[in-house]
Amino acid sequence: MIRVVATGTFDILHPGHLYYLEESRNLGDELSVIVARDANVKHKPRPILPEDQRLRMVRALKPVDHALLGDLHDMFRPIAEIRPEIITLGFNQHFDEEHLRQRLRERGLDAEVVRIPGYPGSLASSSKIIERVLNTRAPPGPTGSPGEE
Ligand SMILES: Cc1cc2nc3c(=O)[nH]c(=O)nc-3n(C[C@H](O)[C@H](O)[C@H](O)COP(=O)(O)O)c2cc1C
Ligand SMILES: Nc1ncnc2c1ncn2[C@@H]1O[C@H](COP(=O)(O)OP(=O)(O)OP(=O)(O)O)[C@@H](O)[C@H]1O
Repeated sequence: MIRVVATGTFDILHPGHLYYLEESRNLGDELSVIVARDANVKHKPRPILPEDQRLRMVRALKPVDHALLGDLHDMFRPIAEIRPEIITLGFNQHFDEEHLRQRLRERGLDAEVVRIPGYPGSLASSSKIIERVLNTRAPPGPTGSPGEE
């Protein structure tokens, strides 16, 4: 039984998320997804959707066997509980693979770290979807064009 763990914010779901989770699931027999806590998303603007809503949507996706909110303080605590054989990183996750492997080893966890490639498409990105909403649905500016000052 090969347990796989995938992680991420999953703010506004799109086909890139689905591809990452499908490819992660294909590497083993059981996929657990750790959804980032609102308070821990500091490397980009805070998510639009609250963590409970992000969790429910991820849990409903076909490739996902288990979904859980991450720990607030220790990212290795859920990993120590799940004990996965494989941890996948998405193409744009800001972790260095070798550094992550080393930190896992220091905690007595010997999971393999596998990077999943990107899925193409200009709207396969939560921030690009938000940008598009702002550009196309923002209240008209004084000139009448959407989003103009
Ligand atoms: C191995 C691993 C474990 C993680 N565990 C947690 C956790 O317990 N709690 C949490 O809030 N975020 C955790 N994260 C971080 C997020 O799930 C997410 O990867 C990070 O916020 C960057 O994600 P993004 O690319 O979706 O923005 C973990 C990430 C990795 C790689
Ligand atoms: N287009 C994509 N192709 C493959 N994997 C993706 C794609 N978009 C996101 N992922 C992966 O899905 C997981 C969750 O991603 P995240 O919630 O950060 O979405 P995002 O669209 O990359 O967000 P943002 O645009 O705000 O950076 C991460 O592992 C990420 O690498």
